[in-house]
Amino acid sequence: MKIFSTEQIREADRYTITHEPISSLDLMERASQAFVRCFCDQFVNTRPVGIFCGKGNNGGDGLAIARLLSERGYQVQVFIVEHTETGSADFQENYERLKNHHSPIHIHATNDLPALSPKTIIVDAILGSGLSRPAEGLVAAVINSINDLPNKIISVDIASGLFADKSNQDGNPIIKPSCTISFQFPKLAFLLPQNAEYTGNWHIADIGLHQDYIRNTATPYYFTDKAAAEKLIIPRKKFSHKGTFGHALVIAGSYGKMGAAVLSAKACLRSGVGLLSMHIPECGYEIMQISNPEAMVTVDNNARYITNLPDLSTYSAIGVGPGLGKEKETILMLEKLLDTTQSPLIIDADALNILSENPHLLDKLPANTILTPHPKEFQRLTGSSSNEFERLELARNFAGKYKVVVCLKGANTAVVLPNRDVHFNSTGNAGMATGGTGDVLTGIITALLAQGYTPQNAAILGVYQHGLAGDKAAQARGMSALIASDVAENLSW
Ligand SMILES: NC(=O)C1=CN([C@@H]2O[C@H](COP(=O)(O)OP(=O)(O)OC[C@H]3O[C@@H](n4cnc5c(N)ncnc54)[C@H](O)[C@@H]3O)[C@@H](O)[C@H]2O)[C@@H](O)CC1
Ligand SMILES: [K+]
Repeated sequence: MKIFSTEQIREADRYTITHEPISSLDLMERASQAFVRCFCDQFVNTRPVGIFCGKGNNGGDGLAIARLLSERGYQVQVFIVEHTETGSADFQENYERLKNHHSPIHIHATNDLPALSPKTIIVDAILGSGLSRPAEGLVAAVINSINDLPNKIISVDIASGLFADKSNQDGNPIIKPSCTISFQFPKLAFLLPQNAEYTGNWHIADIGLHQDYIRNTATPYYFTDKAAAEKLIIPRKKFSHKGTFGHALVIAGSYGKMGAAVLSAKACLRSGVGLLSMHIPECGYEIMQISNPEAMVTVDNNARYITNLPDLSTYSAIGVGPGLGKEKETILMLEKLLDTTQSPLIIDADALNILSENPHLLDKLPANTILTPHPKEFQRLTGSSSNEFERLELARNFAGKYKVVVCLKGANTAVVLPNRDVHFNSTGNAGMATGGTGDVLTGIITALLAQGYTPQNAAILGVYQHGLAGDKAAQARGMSALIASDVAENLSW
């Protein structure tokens, strides 16, 4: 699914109005109907609803929603936040339509705010994507008062006060909804963890914006939902043999960190690879053979950490990093790997830390190499950033400069491609913030590379399936009980 900027969404509205054609007012009605369908799926009509409207089109939606919910038997109260003299044309029209059945309360100061029963569901339609400056004055006061209430809040399109495409400053007044019902597309802001409390669970309501505009308009931002991920899967053909699915090599482990290698191996084997060889230090030989009998093992000369490479000529993909440590000889091994490999490559964990401590190695990264840093590893690679929009830009510049794929791990992991496009992931949960899940991801992506997936698709699909397995594991055990082995065990293709 594409993610558009506020300006592009405005353009999509205009295009739909002209080419469907449909009046702006009818489009607002359709959007409000879509919101109401989603709302009614979640809340029965015995709950009172308080709708706070601004005077732009977001407020216009709020007025239409008030009318539609009333028609469905909800007890609705409407509050109009008087932040400006005149409302937008569609606001005014919906005000006229509502006025015969309702007497909205006009809020000129916080004193005008009524007491609401805690059962009342608040619908936030004060400001939408037309936000042009941080909320201040009356709007800020109303937002802060609403946030102080214990009531459930549902935002229309986007939380009032939240910028869709850029970072808010600390202390900006922004509604904290438990849920956002957003029109047609997710907003970029929803995908960045810094905005979690200003987004809540979000749902997309399809309002039928014109498909030609959606198809033909370029954006660097995408959301990998189920449909997008499933399209990437290459079906296994009936007459295949293990040679069809490649031979992966994972270089991992050191004394005390063999678990990382074990987890990568398990995930790689569970992701469809034909053959897997693990290159590990001697101390891990029995651990690996016993824990993953399906894997072959090549043992390094060194007992405790990896110092050299096996013959690389037979492998269709290579993963390096989990549990590797940063010994001097290990650094030389990584340099040799970068100098000689002809196979698609994924670099993780300690191998990333080696890169940040030896930046001359960055210029040796083969094109399309996949890097999977978590935020701290990424910061060590590129330096710090003051917010997540800035960090995303750093990742885009890094991926573009070195022609690599960067998987910036976290909630909604961002897969940044060499052309600077970003694919945000839709799966995964907070239970996965536990040691070893990154090693599992490395195993999955190595397996996909070995099977011939392009690095872009291997990264996007690998990240998706990793999150999906984590979601299945969390469903079975709950998030707190989840460990990395559960993610590997819950992979299913
Ligand atoms: N035809 C359309 O354009 C559609 C628009 N829709 C709704 O329209 C919304 C966008 O509407 P608008 O563009 O009218 O914008 P908003 O309703 O977000 O904002 C209204 C006005 O508030 C002013 N404003 C901006 N920042 C402010 C601040 N910090 N404090 C006080 N006032 C501020 C702006 O001048 C703007 O004109 C969307 O979020 C969505 O809810 C939907 O009805 C779908 C169709
Ligand atoms: K809103």
